[in-house]
Amino acid sequence: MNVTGRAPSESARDPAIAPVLELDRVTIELAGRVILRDTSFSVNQGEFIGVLGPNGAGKTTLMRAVLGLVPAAQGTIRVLGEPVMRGNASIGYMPQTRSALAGRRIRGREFVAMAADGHRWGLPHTDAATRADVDRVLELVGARSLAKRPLFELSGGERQRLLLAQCLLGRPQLLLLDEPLISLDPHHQRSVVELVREVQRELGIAVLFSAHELNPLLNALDRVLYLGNSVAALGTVDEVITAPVLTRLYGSPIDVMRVKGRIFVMSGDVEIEKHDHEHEDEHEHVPGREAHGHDHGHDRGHGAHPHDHTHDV
Ligand SMILES: Nc1ncnc2c1ncn2[C@@H]1O[C@H](COP(=O)(O)OP(=O)(O)OP(=O)(O)O)[C@@H](O)[C@H]1O
Repeated sequence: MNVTGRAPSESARDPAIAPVLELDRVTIELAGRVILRDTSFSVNQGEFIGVLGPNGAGKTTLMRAVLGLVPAAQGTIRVLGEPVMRGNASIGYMPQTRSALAGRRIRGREFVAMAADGHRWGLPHTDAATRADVDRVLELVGARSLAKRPLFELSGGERQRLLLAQCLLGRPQLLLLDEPLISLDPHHQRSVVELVREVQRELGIAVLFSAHELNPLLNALDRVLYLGNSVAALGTVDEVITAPVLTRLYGSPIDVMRVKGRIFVMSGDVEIEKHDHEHEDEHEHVPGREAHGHDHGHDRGHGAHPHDHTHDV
């Protein structure tokens, strides 16, 4: 297991074999608070990493740091061997999504194309290469049949497909998916996880997929990155989801129970992952109300392209 403070392996800087993501003794602070302290780990190309941790542990902040939007106070973050920079085309980003999208009349294809550069710069027509890329990503996520339909007609799971399509534009090597399962019922959660896993394997890319619950990800993930208490633990489920590791990350006694292939993280009698999740779901599935959900002020209204994220700081 790779945990805070340990240096990552001395990997070659050749981008073809460099880890897709490498944190080397990184400390991240926001408003004087340490979110991550002296943390080192690396993620290999082609890995599916489930990013977990209590509310406020820093899952979003870590993604924003990898995007170059939050500077590391100390240490170095590298993507494919290069220090982070804004607008890195090798990263696809899906911000925490809220169903503000649910009321939009824009059609699926235009919505995906919006995240491509031509649209972003207000150009009237996308070029042939961009149109081909939009077709490619729609095909990849099985959304060709959604292309002509307005977003308001689509289910949450279908909109999630289009969001995934957006972040596959430009052939990124690393996807940062920030809580794609929020607002979805268990059936749609499963299909989103399966879709991401399929696409990730087909393209051989790495994925950081944050979630409040481990169980929906269990069959898909290669390793877990668990954040808490300014500390990170990266390893297999068996290495990380243990009472000692999680007690350290939560800063209070934690038990781990395994029942029929599911894992429950408990603080006394309370299942804490579920508990964390509750506030997220309070408005779910109520048309027109989703936009009021917990959203940290991320801008959900536009594409999820790496060049196109806005976040109130
Ligand atoms: N711009 C900011 N300025 C100051 N503090 C911030 C800012 N953005 C986030 N924070 C704080 O940093 C901490 C980490 O937030 P972050 O959103 O990264 O956590 P998270 O693990 O993604 O949480 P959640 O599971 O609730 O989405 C939280 O305590 C949050 O309140």
